[in-house]
Amino acid sequence: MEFTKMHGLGNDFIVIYGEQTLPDHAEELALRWCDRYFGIGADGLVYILPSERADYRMRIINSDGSEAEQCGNAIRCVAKYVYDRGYVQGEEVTIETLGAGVQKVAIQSQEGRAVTVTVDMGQPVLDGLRVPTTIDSEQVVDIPIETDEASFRFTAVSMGNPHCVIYVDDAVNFDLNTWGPKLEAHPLFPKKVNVEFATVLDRRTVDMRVWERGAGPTLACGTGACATLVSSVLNGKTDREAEIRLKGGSLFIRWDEQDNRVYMTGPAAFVYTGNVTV
Ligand SMILES: N[C@@H](CCC[C@H](N)C(=O)O)C(=O)O
Repeated sequence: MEFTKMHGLGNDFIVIYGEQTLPDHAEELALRWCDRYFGIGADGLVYILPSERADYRMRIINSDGSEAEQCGNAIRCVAKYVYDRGYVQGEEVTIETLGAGVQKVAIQSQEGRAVTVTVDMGQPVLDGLRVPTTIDSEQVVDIPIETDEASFRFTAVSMGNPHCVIYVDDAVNFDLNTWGPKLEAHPLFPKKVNVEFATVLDRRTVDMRVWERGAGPTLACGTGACATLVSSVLNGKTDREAEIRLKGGSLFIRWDEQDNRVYMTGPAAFVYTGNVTV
């Protein structure tokens, strides 16, 4: 089976193109191939599939074998894949996702290669039960969350997948490995949650580190950056447009006041193509 290794700001994926549907044993393939010692190594396994509603359909399986509804970094990789290989005409691509419907993607290119990609990530979901959390409220903003050893305050946002944003003094040096797993599996989140730790530097710049549901600490999370911007606006900490600085680099996020949609701009890159046994 041919695969292509790609990444968005170091959030890395094994990309498969040419299949008609997601294989039944995709969970087992993700566990095996994403393993960094016994496999290829990646945060997730991404299938680019045919779609009846869009140019392509994306399915993403986390490195622990669970399927995610959406992935911001992977959608930029998918757009670059189909654009650079000439599988779409023009600089606009539509990609169907499991959790966020059909998303429109605009490509900024040089010499026929996508350099940056802007994705219309849709409208954030703020209703507590729909994120989902166990809290029945129109918004879940700055709410206490307790673990055995510590308490934090969080804001819940779904970008098609669930996020919990927590403000800390120093996100860059935050102890992700201790608190990430406890919060990911906290009983407030029936489908588990992606956890973002953020420090606001000024109204247009935020440092953020992420513990991803099903993948652990990753170098970047596109949906997490979008959720962080939305949360920062709801908490009165930033303007509606900001640079979200992740370990692997920056994403530029805008939450449009008119259409209530979130727009994400950032790069995507090829690493190599190889063959793997199925
Ligand atoms: N890295 C992603 C999100 C991938 C899915 C996530 N781990 C989940 O389970 O929801 C991104 O860039 O958005």
